[in-house]
Amino acid sequence: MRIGIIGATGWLGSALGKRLLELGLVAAEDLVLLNRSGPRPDYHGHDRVSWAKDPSDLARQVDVVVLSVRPQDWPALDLRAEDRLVLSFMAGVRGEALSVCGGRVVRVMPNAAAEIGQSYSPWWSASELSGADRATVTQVLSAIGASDELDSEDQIDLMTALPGSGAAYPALMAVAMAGFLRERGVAEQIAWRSAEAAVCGGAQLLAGRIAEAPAMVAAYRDYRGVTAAGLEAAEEAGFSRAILRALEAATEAARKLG
Ligand SMILES: NC(=O)C1=CN([C@@H]2O[C@H](COP(=O)(O)OP(=O)(O)OC[C@H]3O[C@@H](n4cnc5c(N)ncnc54)[C@H](O)[C@@H]3O)[C@@H](O)[C@H]2O)C=CC1
Ligand SMILES: O=C(O)[C@@H]1CCC=N1
Repeated sequence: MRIGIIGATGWLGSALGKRLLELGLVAAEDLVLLNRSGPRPDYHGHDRVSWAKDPSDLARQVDVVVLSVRPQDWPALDLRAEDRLVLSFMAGVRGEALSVCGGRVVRVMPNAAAEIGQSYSPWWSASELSGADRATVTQVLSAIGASDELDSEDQIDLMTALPGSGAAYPALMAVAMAGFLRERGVAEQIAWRSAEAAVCGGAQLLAGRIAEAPAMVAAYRDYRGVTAAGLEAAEEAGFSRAILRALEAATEAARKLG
């Protein structure tokens, strides 16, 4: 299978290219790239990848086109990809708009954990796909983590808010937590290590059993210790409401892009 990435040196395009090569899901000779700044002598340690002249030149050379440019760059992108499977990572750009490229279009919503192979990348097919196409989508996305097919395009806007936001909200929480300790005289490094223990260590404790999160919250509440006091104050201050509001605003922003 030959794969092409448009936006190959951007945040997500680069992560996908790196992981495809690292895992051997594509040989360097079968990877065709396009960016705005032009060919590079080295792409994640490989010099035998190909660089296309333009989007349609890329599409001509591959079976699967991954579109990883910003939504605002889509209108000027002249992509003709008849008979190709086209995976768009773009937030907001609808399947109907994408279909002008002539390919079999799939909208995918990965996240920044792609670079460590931990993206969850739900996708929705805007075109009729064969079983082989579906297997190809799953195989390509396996380079950056796990994936699931969605029932409707509307859900892509929800997925753009979550999980598309990736590390954004955990990072926001870490900043607030470390700030709390720093402002109270705790050394910088200790403050960050403490935030990491809560955000990353806590997340690892829940990994693979996230549906047990309500039980975890209940366990701390029922303990009736200091964390219970903290949880109560957080809810009084609107913690869960703030998260819901953030996800609503992000979903709305994704809808408005379309
Ligand atoms: N960064 C993230 O966490 C997520 C991003 N996305 C979506 O993925 C897409 C890519 O996002 P990022 O990688 O973050 O953006 P980015 O800005 O890091 O990368 C986009 C790349 O596309 C290149 N580009 C723009 N126009 C081009 C053209 N005509 N030909 C070739 N290259 C071109 C840019 O130079 C840039 O390097 C966006 O549409 C975004 O909505 C989706 C989920 C998460
Ligand atoms: O913030 C953004 O627009 C990109 C798309 C979804 C997540 N990150």
